[in-house]
Amino acid sequence: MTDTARLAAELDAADPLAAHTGAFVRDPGVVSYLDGNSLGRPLASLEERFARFVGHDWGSRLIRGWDEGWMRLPYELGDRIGALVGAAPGQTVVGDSTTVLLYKLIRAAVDAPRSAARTEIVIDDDNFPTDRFIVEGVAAERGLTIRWIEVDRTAGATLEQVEAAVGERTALVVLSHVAYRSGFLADVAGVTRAVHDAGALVLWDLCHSAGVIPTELDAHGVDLAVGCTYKYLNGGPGSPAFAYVRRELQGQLQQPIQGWMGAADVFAMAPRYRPAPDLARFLSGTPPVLATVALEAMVELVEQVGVAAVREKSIALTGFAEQALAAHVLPHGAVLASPPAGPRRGSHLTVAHPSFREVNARLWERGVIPDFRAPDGIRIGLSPLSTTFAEVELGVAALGEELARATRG
Ligand SMILES: Cc1ncc(COP(=O)(O)O)c(C=O)c1O
Ligand SMILES: Nc1c(O)cccc1C(=O)C[C@H](N)C(=O)O
Repeated sequence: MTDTARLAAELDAADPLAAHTGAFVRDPGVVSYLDGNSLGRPLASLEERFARFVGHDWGSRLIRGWDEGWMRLPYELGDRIGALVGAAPGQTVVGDSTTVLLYKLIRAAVDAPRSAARTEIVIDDDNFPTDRFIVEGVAAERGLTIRWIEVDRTAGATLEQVEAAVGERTALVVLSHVAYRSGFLADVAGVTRAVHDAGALVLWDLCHSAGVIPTELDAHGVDLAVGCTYKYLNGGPGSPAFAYVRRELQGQLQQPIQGWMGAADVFAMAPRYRPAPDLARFLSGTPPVLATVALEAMVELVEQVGVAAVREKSIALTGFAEQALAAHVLPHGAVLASPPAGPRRGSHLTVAHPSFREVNARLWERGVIPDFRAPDGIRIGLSPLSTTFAEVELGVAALGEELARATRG
């Protein structure tokens, strides 16, 4: 047994959250799942939940379900997710995809009366593609300029870079809380303050932090946020995203997809659109009720465990993964492309080597599942409620073997 294998066994034995790893579907063909930061595993209890949904909620209640709860679902589930990211009720809503919510909120922010004399959107050049593409599209639609922050791809936008980029022309700053590539964890408090000092609005993308990193949206005065629910909130492929709009801003912002679900009185069937006075105006169409079944089950689990405890295990997992990488992978020429342990590190690590596209394909054939991000990165995603230390050891050791094979030629 290697030193890191022994350590993994000790860490699993001492892990206070270890019992929860058994609550997820564990296919014997999957030796090591290291991609929970892209698609979380399903809870094993879902079979029963889906059966209940089909047989009772949908099958028996039928159209009555809307009055009996489905109409309130985007707000009630939104409040529960809001509580996980530090938002008081009435500011978080579930629906649409992250991409669509980004469009709605970015358009709303730059169109706001307070942004009238402001002509720039600030975003970093290594933000997730959909965030950059939506900013490009809105800037083109509205005749705005994009100020790109050029970031180190092993980190993310620093406070100093944001301070240097914002000014009286800035309407909105769009940043990720945790960078999808490097796992860099942004300074939400400092950056939000700097953006506000410049008189601008800030939108945080919480896709890679929701459910795993304690976040204080209200306490930091964040204006807008979006996040997806299929990563650390295990909502399943394509589960709906959530949007946060600070209460004081809700009446001042108008989003561009004016559907009936965002109208002041949904069933008035009014001749003209009049937006709801509150958070409801950020909805557009029918809530994706079926797509929230798995999400609700996971939100229950995260509420029960608490995000602080999840974060504690996340720190332990990333720390252990770094040791395992140092033992098995870095000696073969790969380099760590993530921040060091500490306050700037999220819940995944990226390691880089030119051979990694092929190495990743070999790993998938062996049932070891991290993911590859061009041009040369393998991401090791650590999802604290479902990932064991032993699984990390197995996966990282396999990565080392495949890298050794690839570099031997
Ligand atoms: C930071 C970030 N933003 C946005 C998205 C994607 O959003 P969507 O669910 O609309 O595909 C992802 C992942 O897919 C992401 O990692
Ligand atoms: N959302 C995804 C999808 O629909 C297909 C494949 C991957 C994804 C992802 O979530 C990618 C992920 N956000 C990333 O950080 O790369």
